[in-house]
Amino acid sequence: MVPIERVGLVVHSGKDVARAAAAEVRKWAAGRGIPCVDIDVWDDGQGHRLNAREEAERAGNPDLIVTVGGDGTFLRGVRVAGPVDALVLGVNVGRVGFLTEVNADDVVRALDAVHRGDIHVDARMTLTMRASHPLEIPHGIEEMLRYGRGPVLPPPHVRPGMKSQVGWGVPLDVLALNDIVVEKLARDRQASLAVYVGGKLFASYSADALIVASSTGSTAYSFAAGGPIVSPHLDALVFTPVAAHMVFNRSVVLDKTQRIGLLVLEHSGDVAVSVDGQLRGVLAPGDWISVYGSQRRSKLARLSEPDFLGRVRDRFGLVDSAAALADGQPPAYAPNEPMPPDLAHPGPNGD
Ligand SMILES: NC(=O)c1ccc[n+]([C@@H]2O[C@H](COP(=O)([O-])OP(=O)(O)OC[C@H]3O[C@@H](n4cnc5c(N)ncnc54)[C@H](O)[C@@H]3O)[C@@H](O)[C@H]2O)c1
Ligand SMILES: Nc1ncnc2c1ncn2[C@@H]1O[C@H](COP(=O)(O)OP(=O)(O)OP(=O)(O)O)[C@@H](O)[C@H]1O
Repeated sequence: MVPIERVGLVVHSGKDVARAAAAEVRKWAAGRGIPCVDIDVWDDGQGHRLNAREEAERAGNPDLIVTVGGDGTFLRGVRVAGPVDALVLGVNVGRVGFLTEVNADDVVRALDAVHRGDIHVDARMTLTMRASHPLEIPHGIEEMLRYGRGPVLPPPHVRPGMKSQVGWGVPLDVLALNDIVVEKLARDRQASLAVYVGGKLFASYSADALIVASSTGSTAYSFAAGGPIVSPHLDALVFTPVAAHMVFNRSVVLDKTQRIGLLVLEHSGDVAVSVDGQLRGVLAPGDWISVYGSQRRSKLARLSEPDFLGRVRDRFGLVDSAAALADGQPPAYAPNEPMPPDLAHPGPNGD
């Protein structure tokens, strides 16, 4: 791995502790003659937000994005890193920090490790989408949906160099690490959608929302809606309905090659489309999107081999069964010998 040549910094500037950790990052970069550019994804100084490609270009196409904040800040960094294939290091000063890697007091050690190339690159599958037409956000809607957050992102551009193909949909410049969600816009108008897998009708839903998550996103909104926890070693699409008004309300886990089409039915209310929690468009009856596994991966910098289920246990405060604990603390399971050949698989072995 080559040393870092340019750092882009995405900071949750509403937090003192984040500003202090960001100052450490700038100092570290200055000490090594590495340009470090702040990326304020909330504002371009002219009152509107840029798309990810423009933001990356404005920052001089960094090869490392450091985020200082929580998971929301991390997702904002991942979005900017996507078009330039940059590595993303998440410094956690957030509430959960499921996706982030290091704490603020460890930032210098982490940057040194990244610069030396002494890290694991956790290459996560991402999602992208096509749509029946370029997405739009009708005037006035964004105010209603802002919930006190920064300004709304512009609708996604059509992917550069690609034709708008009507049958397969318009290819949109979207990268989602967690999820693409369609949800009802008005409290009293459910979202009614037909769901297609690989072009074939699977079922029609009337629900508050439908989530298409990656395995990374399986622990986010999909999890809150009752979906399964899926190992990020798997390249999967997880379809989870939210409050579906029907008997069948389970999640469906699909392979990355199985695209999921969502068509808004005639009597549905309008629905919002969010990408990693950010509103990116509004669909009306007759409109459709299709969500599929992207060929692009997000590159997450890890200081040690990721321990996904350990993280689930810690961050979700998993509590053991009281009855089981009455038998005492279970022993650690860590054989000293190398793995026997009949248990090993080619390539990296999962935890
Ligand atoms: N009911 C819900 O849980 C709900 C509702 C809307 C959106 N979301 C999620 O929020 C994500 C955006 O995150 P945000 O921080 O900007 O919004 P947010 O602040 O509303 O985050 C929701 C929570 O999800 C956590 N989170 C985010 N990604 C995660 C992941 N991959 N695994 C485990 N936890 C994760 C965050 O730390 C936060 O606690 C969306 O991608 C969506 O999945 C969750
Ligand atoms: N750079 C910023 N400047 C000002 N306010 C911000 C910034 N980033 C986030 N906020 C505000 O902080 C709140 C929490 O944002 P968000 O959920 O994205 O943070 P986060 O990085 O996930 O951290 P946390 O885990 O604490 O939520 C939101 O109301 C958002 O508007």
